[in-house]
Amino acid sequence: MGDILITEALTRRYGSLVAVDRLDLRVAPGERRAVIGPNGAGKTTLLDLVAGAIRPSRGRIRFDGQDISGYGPARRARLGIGRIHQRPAVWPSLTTLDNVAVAAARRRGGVGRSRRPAIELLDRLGLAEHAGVEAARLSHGQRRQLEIAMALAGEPRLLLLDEPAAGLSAVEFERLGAVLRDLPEGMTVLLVEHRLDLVYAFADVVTVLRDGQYVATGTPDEIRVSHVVRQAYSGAVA
Ligand SMILES: Nc1ncnc2c1ncn2[C@@H]1O[C@H](COP(=O)(O)OP(=O)(O)OP(=O)(O)O)[C@@H](O)[C@H]1O
Repeated sequence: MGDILITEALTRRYGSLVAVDRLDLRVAPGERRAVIGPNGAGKTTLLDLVAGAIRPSRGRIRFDGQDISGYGPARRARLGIGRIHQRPAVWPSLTTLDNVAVAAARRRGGVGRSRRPAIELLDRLGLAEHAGVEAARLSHGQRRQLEIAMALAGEPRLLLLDEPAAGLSAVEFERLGAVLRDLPEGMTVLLVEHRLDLVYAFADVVTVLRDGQYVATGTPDEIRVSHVVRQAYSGAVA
């Protein structure tokens, strides 16, 4: 089977700053790929490019054999690209349950379906007891869990996770680990995360970026001991 996500010389500039610089990535279907690197490495910009939130300055993105470089975010979502943001994006005036139900309905193209899948998702994310609470009243960690539930309700083929562990309590962090472990096998995941314990436990393959540039790709064991990666983090220039 071909790679589900391919970036070719993917580049995004902000004025003279090159946030993502000629990046070639290939991600296999069902792969759990983490992208790590120091602050400003271009990780969020990469996810924004794949989700269609921003356009590349140069280069291409292929998803499941299609060149999606010119597609907007809604069209990419319909193709099966789901995401969670660095700052959780939920509808604050809807209840927790309605947030998930609406996300599921968007994917299926209609409301009025059974709410059971939404309730099951909330249960998995530890939010069942907050189902009737307005999302605005949830804690930061709970909103983050809710956004994950919303993304999963869309049954994405490619799930983009931007720092899902940021701001979670220890209990929420444990639960997140379990949720990630239990994701459907066929779901491809691109995880940006600073918590390297989570990255190494979760990822099949880890890619390291620095200053927008590709540094290395390898298994967690390879990356953990890599000299090049240590240099990238320490700020030393190879
Ligand atoms: N809208 C923007 N306008 C100008 N510069 C931007 C913009 N978005 C990102 N950048 C710059 O692009 C570079 C990459 O940013 P990005 O947020 O992708 O890094 P990151 O690896 O996700 O960092 P962090 O780990 O801190 O979240 C940074 O130097 C950042 O300041």
